[in-house]
Amino acid sequence: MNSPTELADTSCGFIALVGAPNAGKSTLLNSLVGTKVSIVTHKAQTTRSQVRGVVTQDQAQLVFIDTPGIFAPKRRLDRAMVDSAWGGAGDADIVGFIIDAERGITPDIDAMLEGLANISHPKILILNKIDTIKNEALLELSQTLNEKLRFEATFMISALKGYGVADLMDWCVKHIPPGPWHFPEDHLTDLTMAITAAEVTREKLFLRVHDEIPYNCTVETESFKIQKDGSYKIDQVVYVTRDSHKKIVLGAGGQTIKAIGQESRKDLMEMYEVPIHLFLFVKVREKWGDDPERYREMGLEYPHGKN
Ligand SMILES: Nc1nc2c(ncn2[C@@H]2O[C@H](COP(=O)(O)OP(=O)(O)OP(=O)(O)O)[C@@H](O)[C@H]2O)c(=O)[nH]1
Repeated sequence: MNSPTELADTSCGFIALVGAPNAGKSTLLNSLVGTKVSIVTHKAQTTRSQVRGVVTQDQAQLVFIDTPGIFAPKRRLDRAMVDSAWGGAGDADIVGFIIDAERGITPDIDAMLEGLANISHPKILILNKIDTIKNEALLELSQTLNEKLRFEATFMISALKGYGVADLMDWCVKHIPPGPWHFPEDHLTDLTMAITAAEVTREKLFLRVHDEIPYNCTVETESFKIQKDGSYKIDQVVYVTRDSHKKIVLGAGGQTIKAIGQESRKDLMEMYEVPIHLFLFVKVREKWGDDPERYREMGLEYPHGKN
């Protein structure tokens, strides 16, 4: 028989956050981790690959996976994002299905419920944005969804305001399997600093330029150097697909790209607490959406086959 010291006293579990675009997955991940690890915008499909946020509490380590919103894929990039989201759900110990309670049940939610039914891991229902709807509507929504699929538990939260997030965390702590931790205790995310920095700039780009342009853009960190004085020198490229988009991203006299750079730099300085020297370049690469290398940079598998 094992002596008490031989028994694993730590636990570790992966919890995938899946749901429709804009349901609030990234906001929830950041709220759970207590810092910004995943970018958030009001535009759908902001998160492109899996982002992991790690919370270590007493003996338990929770690894939350923010997945791209699941939607009907049209372009190659969309397909890669959907594959990544379902991959995240299939690999997890617990799957958290997040619903924008204000939007309620839409046809895409029904399609996702069908997909979730094929996943055997425990599933929990997370009704988000409760700050926007009335209690009766919330209870009705919870009942309808629980009749459609078996969930181990239902949480009613506001990721933005932090309501209910601690209860969700406590439940997860109690339901993850025993086992060694995957990450050091002070680890918050598995994104490298270079990728995180590119994501922060992409967030600012999404917020600054409107309509379809952001979806045709990607940001890559070309070089990330820690200088002798402790500051970081970061060179990034914004790839766009057309010359006309380049003009918009640059703005008159380079004003737009300058503002994007200033906002990104400010966030990065707050995150890393060191001076940041950020240099942004805009390049036209017509077919970046068909270039396997760009997908690797985003942490996505390149889906072969036609667009
Ligand atoms: N009112 C309200 N808004 C929220 C809440 N949670 C998230 N939002 C907003 O909803 C929008 C989408 O949030 P995200 O966290 O980016 O959503 P997501 O599910 O990660 O989106 P994708 O990256 O498209 O998959 C943002 O404008 C958030 O501020 C909430 O609890 N209440």
